[in-house]
Parts: sequence; C-alpha cells; structure tokens
Amino acid sequence: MFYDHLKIYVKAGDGGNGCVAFRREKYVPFGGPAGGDGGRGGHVILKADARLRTLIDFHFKKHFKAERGGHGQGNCRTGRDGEDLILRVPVGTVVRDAATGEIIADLVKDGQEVIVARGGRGGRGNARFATPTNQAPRFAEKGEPGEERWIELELKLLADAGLVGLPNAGKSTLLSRVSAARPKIADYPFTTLEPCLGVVRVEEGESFVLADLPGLIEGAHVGAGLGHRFLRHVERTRLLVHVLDMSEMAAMDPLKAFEVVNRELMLYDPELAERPQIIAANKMDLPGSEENLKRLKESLKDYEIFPISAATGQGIEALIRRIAALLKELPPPKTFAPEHRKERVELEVRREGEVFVVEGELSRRLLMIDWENPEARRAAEELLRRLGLERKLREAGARPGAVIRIGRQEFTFQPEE
Ligand SMILES: Nc1nc2c(ncn2[C@@H]2O[C@H](COP(=O)(O)OP(=O)(O)OP(=O)(O)O)[C@@H](O)[C@H]2O)c(=O)[nH]1
Ligand SMILES: [Mg+2]
Repeated sequence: MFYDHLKIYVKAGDGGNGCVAFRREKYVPFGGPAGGDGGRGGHVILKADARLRTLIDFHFKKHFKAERGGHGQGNCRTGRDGEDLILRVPVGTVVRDAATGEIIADLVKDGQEVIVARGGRGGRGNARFATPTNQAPRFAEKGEPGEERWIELELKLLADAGLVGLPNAGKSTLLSRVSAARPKIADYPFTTLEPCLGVVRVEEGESFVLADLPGLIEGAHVGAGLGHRFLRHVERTRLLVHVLDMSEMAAMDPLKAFEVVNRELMLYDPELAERPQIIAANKMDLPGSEENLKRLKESLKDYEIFPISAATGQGIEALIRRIAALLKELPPPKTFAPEHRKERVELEVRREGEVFVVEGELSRRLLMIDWENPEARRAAEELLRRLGLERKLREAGARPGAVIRIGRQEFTFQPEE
C-alpha cells in the first residue's frame, strides 16, 4: 500500500504553571513575591524532508503530543520550555485543518516547516502580580493549554515531468534508463504500485525530476485499476510524457491507448487535458513498431513524437533534451497558499445547544486563571469586566446557571447581581 492521504491528531504542550513563592533570606523577616513564570509548551511542527516519499510513518501512529513546559520555581526561576515535536513529511505534503478543510500549509521545499499546534504560554508567577496595593500576591497563573486538533495530510508529489500511459508501456523501464531510480519492471500490468521519482541529469549542473506513475486504464478517474489515487500526483507535474507501446504485441493499439489515457486525465481534472504533453513512442526495437509509428504521426500532427526504445536506449537522448528545453519555458508547478478563512477574534460567545462556548484569543487567557484560589478569582473578575464577557454571555441568551465552556473547561454562569 502507498500512503498519501490520512489524518493525524496533534496536541502541543501545555504551558508550565506560574509559581507562588516568597523570598526567604536571612535577616529579612518578610520577603517579596518570588514565584517564577512557567515555561512555554512545545509546539508540534511539520517539516518537509526530501528523503521521504510517502506518509507511511503516520499509518501506524496517529496521535502526537509535544512536551509540556516546566513549572516556574522560587527565586524567580522560570520553568524550562517544553521541547518541540518535529514530524517529518515528504516534500509536496498539503496540510489541512481536518474540521474546517482550511489549508494550513503546502510544504513544497526541503526543510520547510509549519507549526500545526502552538504550545501554550507559561503562566506568570506571583512576582508579576505585585502592585502597590497588593505587594504580596498569593496567586499565580496556570499554564495555557497547548493547541490541539486533527489535521489532514495529503501528498501531492512535485515533479517536473510525469510519465503517463497504459500499464506495461515501459514507463518504469524508461525512468530506470535515465536516472538512478530503480523502479520495479516486469512484463505484467500494474507492476508499479506507487509513484517513483528520479533525478535526470541533462548536462553539467542541469537536471529535472521525472515521476514514474502507476499505469492508467479506462475508468481510472472513478477508481478502476489503481485509479484515481495516483492521479493526484499528476496534478503537480509541469509536463506530461505519454509513453506508448508501439509494438504489434501491445495490449492496445497505440492510437487507442493515447485516447483512453487522455480521456481519463481529462475526466479526473479538465486542467490536466491542457497540460503540455509530448509522446514517447516506446519499444521501437520490436516488430510492427515502424508501421504503428507512421500511423501515429499521421493522426497526431499536433504532438511532438519521439520514437525510442527504453530497452536499447535508442532515441532517449533526444527525448531528454527536449523535455529539459520545454521545462525551461513552462511555469512553476501549482502550490497552495495557506487560507485564513476566519479572522482572529478577540472574544466571542457561540451557543451550542444548551452550552455557551467562549472562543477567541482572549478566551485562552481565562484558561490560565487558577479559579480555586480566591485571590486569583478576584483578579480574574477584574479581567472579565474589562473583556465584557458577562454582557456578551447575556446577549447570546445565557441565564444564571447556564453552562459555559472555555477550551476543555466548563463553568456555571454566575453573574454578579
Ligand atoms: N523490447 C522492449 N521491451 C520493453 C521496452 N520498454 C519496456 N519493455 C518491457 O516491457 C515490460 C513492461 O515494462 P515496465 O517498464 O514495467 O512498464 P510500465 O509502463 O512501468 O508498467 P506498469 O508499471 O505496470 O504500469 C517489461 O517486460 C519491460 O522489459 C522496450 O523499449 N523494448
Ligand atoms: Mg511501472
């Protein structure tokens, strides 16, 4: 099986808690507050790695958690930041938020990174809450919870040119001839079960990436053969090289084969029908190929046709040079820009059945309040007034006693009378 589309769950580390502590020094009877801040939780980061070709690692493990931040300590010592968790994915991985479908990133360059779950901020220690009126605060903030979500990973390989054609046409043989790639080759259909990339060196310092794809058959766009699954990898090739078996033993007449494959490409994505395409008329070393070539040239006047033999090497150099020249003129492959469908809101109340859900950047601050601590509670009430949360809850229809949810925590709505 080839893994190129799946979902994983990511959870960043929670921030460390702030500390409540007081200075204890000899001869100083009552020291000031000295509780340090908590450390930041680790992020979960995806990083593109050119050595990877599939998402298979994520088939076996689907839940990933980064480390939490260390708690603050006495003497104003800050907690340690949690370690980031870096997950490696192949170049060409498109990352989406699974719940909204929104594109988070398209990792098209080796080494490119994106934070998919942000670590929680560390809570502030009591040293930070000292004011002229409260010089010895006995409370601190809790660490902010790390972000968590399901994300969808879809691999859409990036190659300059892609080999398309019926099974057995000789696509893998051609790739192995022109690159160091060693795809499986055999005289039965569907030998190639997963895309394979090879780097083709043209001249000193000049090269392009060629993709060998599983063979296409009639109905591929609706899932026949290996189908649809692999067509996603054709989407991002700039040039299609259509490999045809020209011999008289071919399973299908080359002209018919050309039509069948192009129909499948078009039905999958009409844009693919417009993609520049050249023909590699293969197996020219076998009987019947010359006659077939003549017919092909007469019928397909709009296409450049290169007679080759992937087996003997005949005609291959001319084909490679032409591919390289065409690639120089063609636009770069399609990439996806991150989408930000939702504006970041400060504070918002949304009704979900009987529950009032508080969302937005500032709501995360509320999760850092140590509600058990009466002094922290009083300070929090001040914050809530400033945010106008009570008014927002009432506007959304909340009555005293209603359930309020912030992040994973639930509270009861108890407005001051
Ligand atoms: N005589 C001759 N045989 C060839 C040539 N090219 C490929 N073949 C043979 O044709 C058969 C199929 O070749 P593959 O390269 O596996 O074909 P493919 O298009 O990758 O096939 P799938 O992976 O199944 O789609 C193998 O037995 C090859 O040895 C050629 O130019 N001449
Ligand atoms: Mg093959």
